[in-house]
Amino acid sequence: MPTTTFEFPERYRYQNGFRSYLETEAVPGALPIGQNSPQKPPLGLYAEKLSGTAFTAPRHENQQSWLYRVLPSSAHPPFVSTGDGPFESEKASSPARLEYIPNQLRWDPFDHDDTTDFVSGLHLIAGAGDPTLKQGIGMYIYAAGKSMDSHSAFYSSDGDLLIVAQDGVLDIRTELGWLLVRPMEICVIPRGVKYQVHLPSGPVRGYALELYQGHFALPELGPIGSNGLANARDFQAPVACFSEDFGATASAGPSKYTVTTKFNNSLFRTEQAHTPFDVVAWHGNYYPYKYDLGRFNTIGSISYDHPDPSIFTVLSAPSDRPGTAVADFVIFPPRWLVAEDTFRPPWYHRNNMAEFMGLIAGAYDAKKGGTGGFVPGGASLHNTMSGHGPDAASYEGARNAELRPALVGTGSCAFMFESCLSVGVTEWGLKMCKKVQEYYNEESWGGLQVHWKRPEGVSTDSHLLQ
Ligand SMILES: O=C(O)Cc1cc(O)ccc1O
Ligand SMILES: [Fe+2]
Repeated sequence: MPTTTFEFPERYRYQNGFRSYLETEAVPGALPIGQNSPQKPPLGLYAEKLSGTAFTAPRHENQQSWLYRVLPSSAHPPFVSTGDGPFESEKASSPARLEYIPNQLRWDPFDHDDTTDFVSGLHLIAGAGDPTLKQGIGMYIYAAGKSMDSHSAFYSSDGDLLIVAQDGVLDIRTELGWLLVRPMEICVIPRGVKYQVHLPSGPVRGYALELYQGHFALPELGPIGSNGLANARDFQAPVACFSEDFGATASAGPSKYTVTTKFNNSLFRTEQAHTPFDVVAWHGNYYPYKYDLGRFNTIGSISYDHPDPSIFTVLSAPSDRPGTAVADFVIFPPRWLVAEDTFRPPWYHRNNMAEFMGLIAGAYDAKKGGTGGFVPGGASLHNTMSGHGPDAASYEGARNAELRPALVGTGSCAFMFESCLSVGVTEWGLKMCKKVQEYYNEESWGGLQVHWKRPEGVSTDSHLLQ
């Protein structure tokens, strides 16, 4: 059976909306009308339900989609452990393999790698929790120089993957359609959705956050009102797009397609005769989506003081405690600073939450100095209660700056994965990547000046006299 791929010129058309109920047909009439699972679905397709939540999850949380495909996903031989997966030595579920340390960490830009594709180029750098308990997160760096094989597909059984493109373009074919993700764009591939990553512009590098529990949501807007930050209509979902290659029956024919899944941070593989990209139509609210960070409606202080960075939250994954995220995705895009009598960069602080940061482009206003500095493609981690803030050069600059309205961060964008969980670092993150900056603390804060001036008449031991 020759492979027939239906190339839809409109494959990069998108449907708009965050967690909206959407429907799309690559062939008119492929969706059943008025029901989900007719005795014989239209066009001889199989109906397959993809659940993103428990069947009985409350209506406002419930996420699922119905896929109408040539053959169901179940039609494949058993999975076999690959044993050689990039996660084998980096199991987030094995506490022994994550080192929990209070040290502030900063990494030089991670190396590009021409030999890997998106999956083999994914490195778990830090994490917390356990995917089998559906609790916690994994933080990744990816670097790839090759497109995934056109006869391969990958899905994560462990969680939803938020991908932050830093360098290079990802052209992602998912079961539900295509997403083109460029630097300054992000996408989310939900748990279970099969995909294949192509690199139309050459090597890529970026960051990713895997969410073992729940799903990303838009943050509450509270007194901001009904619009602002990331607006729901700017999230883009694919339109249906499929290939036709299925052997004579589900099992007959040579096994041409490889499907790999990450299950408990180990890789398992199966081979099947039919393409996994055979979904002709789908409807539901469980789907991959992309978002252009340039569309973020940034809000800040127009009077005084530096607000909490929660005002820059793009997406938030709630824990069971209200207002406490297992992961917030926060950005620091170009914006005007106008606050009067204010130290404008981030204050010095110690946070209950752990902060992993990356830089997509440009420079970050709290970090000017250091041998390597905080550079695009690099990262930092300030774990629970680890003190951090501007380096000495940034502090002196901002302390002495004339406070005119100022546009900061032109052409730049830093981001933060912020978690209520303390984060452990993998062996790859601490050693194998060889990017940890040895002198981060000293270079950032070693040169802080003492500005304290004891008022005249106050003796050094006056506190003892009171
Ligand atoms: O530490 C950081 O650089 C991130 C950050 C930025 C900010 O504006 C306020 C708090 C915060 O943690
Ligand atoms: Fe911070």
